Amino acid sequence: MNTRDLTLSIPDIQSTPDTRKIAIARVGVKGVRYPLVVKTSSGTQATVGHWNMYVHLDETQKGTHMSRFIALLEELNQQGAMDMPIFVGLMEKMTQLLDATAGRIELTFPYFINKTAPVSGVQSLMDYEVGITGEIKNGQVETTIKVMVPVTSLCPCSKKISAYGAHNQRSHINISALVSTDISVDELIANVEAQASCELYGLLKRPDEKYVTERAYDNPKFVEDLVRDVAGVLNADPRILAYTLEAENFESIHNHSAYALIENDKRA
Ligand SMILES: Nc1nc2c(ncn2[C@@H]2O[C@H](COP(=O)(O)OP(=O)(O)OP(=O)(O)O)[C@@H](O)[C@H]2O)c(=O)[nH]1
Repeated sequence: MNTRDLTLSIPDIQSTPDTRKIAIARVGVKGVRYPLVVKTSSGTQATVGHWNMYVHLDETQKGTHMSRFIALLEELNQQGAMDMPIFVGLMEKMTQLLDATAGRIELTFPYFINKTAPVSGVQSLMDYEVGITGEIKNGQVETTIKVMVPVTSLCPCSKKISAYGAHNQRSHINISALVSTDISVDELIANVEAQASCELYGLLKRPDEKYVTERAYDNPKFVEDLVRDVAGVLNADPRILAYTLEAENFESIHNHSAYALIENDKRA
């Protein structure tokens, strides 16, 4: 007996009508981890995707077809490396396969960039958290790219008032950018790092450690400076239609963070 014969002999409760006349905004699967290969500027990268996949459910239908979301991920996995056009295609396939007028996919994954230490030139990988969120309605897709970039920030006030030294810390810069076209994640991350007191590296030798310490000292930034300087770059990029930008400095002199947010919808 094949799979089709097997399922035909079992009642399909999901497909039965619902009489409550209440549509569901989003229904689907949440927190699915699935192997993922993404296209990068230099080739491909194997990672693990964390997926939330939802569709709108019409008021007349009792249940959605949960198994089909996972079938889509399996198909994607067989297809090879994913890029933005393939992600957009996945959104379209999802709404077709689930017979829905609208849907949403939230994907996040760890992403690694090969970095070169500033003085010694040693190579190492740095990990970032990257995400793509897609919204589809009546065949129109909107995509948002998300990155979390860890950097160093050094306090300008501390530098000014202290006879020596200045407090500095790791900061997280989060960007969620609605884009009109594909943007390289590597480019977005590099643009953020260029605005920090100093960028981070997986591996540093002593000459590199001296360099990053002095680089941060020569380039102090408040949390306000971080978001304003990154916002300047995002404002100037016509591929970015709207964004939310946050910086959180895990202060080394407090047991709390300094935080700042800028939102800009250029379409408004
Ligand atoms: N809709 C729905 N399905 C659920 C839920 N919880 C678990 N499931 C399971 O989802 C599976 C069925 O998915 P379907 O896609 O409808 O499976 P199917 O009917 O064999 O496949 P199709 O013929 O493609 O629709 C079953 O194992 C359900 O029990 C829920 O809350 N809602």
